[in-house]
Amino acid sequence: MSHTDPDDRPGGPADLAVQVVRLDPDLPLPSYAHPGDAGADLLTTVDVRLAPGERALVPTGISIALPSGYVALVHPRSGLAARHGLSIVNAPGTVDAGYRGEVKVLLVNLDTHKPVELRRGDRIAQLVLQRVERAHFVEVEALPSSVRGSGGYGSTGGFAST
Ligand SMILES: O=c1ccn([C@H]2C[C@H](O)[C@@H](COP(=O)(O)OP(=O)(O)OP(=O)(O)O)O2)c(=O)[nH]1
Ligand SMILES: [Mg+2]
Repeated sequence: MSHTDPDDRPGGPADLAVQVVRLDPDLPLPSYAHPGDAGADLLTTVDVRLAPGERALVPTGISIALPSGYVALVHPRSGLAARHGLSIVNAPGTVDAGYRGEVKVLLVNLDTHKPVELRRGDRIAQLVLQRVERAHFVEVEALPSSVRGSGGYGSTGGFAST
């Protein structure tokens, strides 16, 4: 496989160094499936069986220290969502830069009929790192006007037929 961007390789200059502790040393670190992927796959350290509609807080076996000014978002994997109805209740989950506990995933089985069976080591979610701004909230009496104004919740229309 050839990569056109030399920066786009694991551990390359495009990657941000993030300290990780493996709480479960028998499982590998999170990793990107391909160069250029935004999400690093997270694994479950335990076997999980979710009945239809059931949810579970699932350990990933890692804790991380993000640089300040970053957040890690826990996103669902689309393949598991499409094939099994597996999603994340609080998607995307927010891992704060100051959090030092174990990263966990609040999985939910949205299928109406079939249970979802996960085995230790399965890739259950993906971690997307982003820079974040923090607000300095400035209270005012009235907001500046805008073209959208307070229109929302379908104010521009819905499907073509509605
Ligand atoms: O999917 C998630 C969401 C959160 N967390 C951890 C990291 C995060 O920094 C912490 C708190 O998350 P959040 O702020 O979303 O939860 P909260 O209900 O507001 O809890 P807290 O009062 O501790 O902030 O829990 C995870 O490991 N996975
Ligand atoms: Mg919170």
